[in-house]
Amino acid sequence: MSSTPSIFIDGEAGTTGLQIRERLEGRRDVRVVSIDPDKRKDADERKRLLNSCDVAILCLPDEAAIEAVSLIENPDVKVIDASTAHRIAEGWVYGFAEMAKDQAERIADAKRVGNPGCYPQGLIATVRPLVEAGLIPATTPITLNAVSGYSGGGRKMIEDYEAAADPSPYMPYGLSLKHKHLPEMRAYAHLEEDVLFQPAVGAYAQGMLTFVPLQLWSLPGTPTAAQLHEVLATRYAGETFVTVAPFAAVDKLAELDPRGLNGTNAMRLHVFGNDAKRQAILVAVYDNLGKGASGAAVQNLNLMIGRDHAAGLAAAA
Ligand SMILES: NC(=O)C1=CN([C@@H]2O[C@H](COP(=O)(O)OP(=O)(O)OC[C@H]3O[C@@H](n4cnc5c(N)ncnc54)[C@H](OP(=O)(O)O)[C@@H]3O)[C@@H](O)[C@H]2O)C=CC1
Ligand SMILES: CC(=O)N[C@@H](CCC(=O)OP(=O)(O)O)C(=O)O
Repeated sequence: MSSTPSIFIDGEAGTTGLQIRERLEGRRDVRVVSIDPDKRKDADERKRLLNSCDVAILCLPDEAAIEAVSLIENPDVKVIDASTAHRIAEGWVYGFAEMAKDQAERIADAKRVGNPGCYPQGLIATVRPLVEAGLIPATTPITLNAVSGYSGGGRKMIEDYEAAADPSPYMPYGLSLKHKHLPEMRAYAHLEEDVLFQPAVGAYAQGMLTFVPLQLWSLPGTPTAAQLHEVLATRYAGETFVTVAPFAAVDKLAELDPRGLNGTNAMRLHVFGNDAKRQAILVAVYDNLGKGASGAAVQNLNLMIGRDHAAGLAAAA
């Protein structure tokens, strides 16, 4: 790899691609190679660029991402795929650097990285450490409720929302309970069964909240909310991007605005609970286009080209 690696963003004109481009602007340690806009869906031109860059970042629908990978013949090209296509695929490393203590190293050594889905990161960040610590058995039925800004649906959804005179302020979806993020949630949160996942789109552009409610009385040993918090705070101590808010017994919190970390690569976790009722809620706040997509892709790129993982990324609002 050259000292100034060349980066080709296939799908650069889309929502995720544009945001990656923005984050790389002004960086002198990488060179972004762009496709002629008239040829952005021309397979021959894409193949040429995919095989001549150091790192290809795929910001495409799943089928186009699978096609892009099949066009790559140069064994030296590294790939980050922002689509759902390769997140649990053999030979691919999951691009959530804080997921495990050695994950950043695994990403740095990988040729193929599956960038995580936006929703799964909140679930994995909160549940996985608790499963690993033995506070949540892998067999626990887990529910995830979440809200995303409409940019999560890509160019088409952005256009639809921005054209609508009076869009629904809160639009639940995924009601057939087979969202495409279920496999990666189950695999990387170490759960034995699929999460019951109920997402919603809000009538705002960007930002995300995820909620995992827990009936603590149903868990072995009945852990307290404070114990869950302690595990998460210890697990993420020292991390640049994933932080854990102090444990607070509050009824509502202004910080729980889904847009609160927009423009950053940060994710903030909260634990709320009621000891008398033996219940808790795990919450994650982050930017669906930041840590949820483009920020994570740039963090992974940094690792794969041997830079500091935080280069060009904002840690907090
Ligand atoms: N938005 C988000 O919050 C997140 C998105 N992702 C994933 O990232 C990927 C990109 O999503 P997003 O940026 O939102 O989507 P967009 O629809 O905004 O962008 C996709 C881009 O890919 C282009 N494209 C489609 N087919 C081809 C092709 N065959 N060859 C070249 N270019 C093509 C599209 O062009 P055109 O519009 O003309 O069809 C568009 O510019 C998806 O897999 C998505 O699931 C991941 C995490 C979060
Ligand atoms: C609001 C909205 O529609 N969000 C998208 C997920 C966005 C995302 O994370 O995308 P990928 O997993 O495809 O990469 C959805 O629910 O399908």
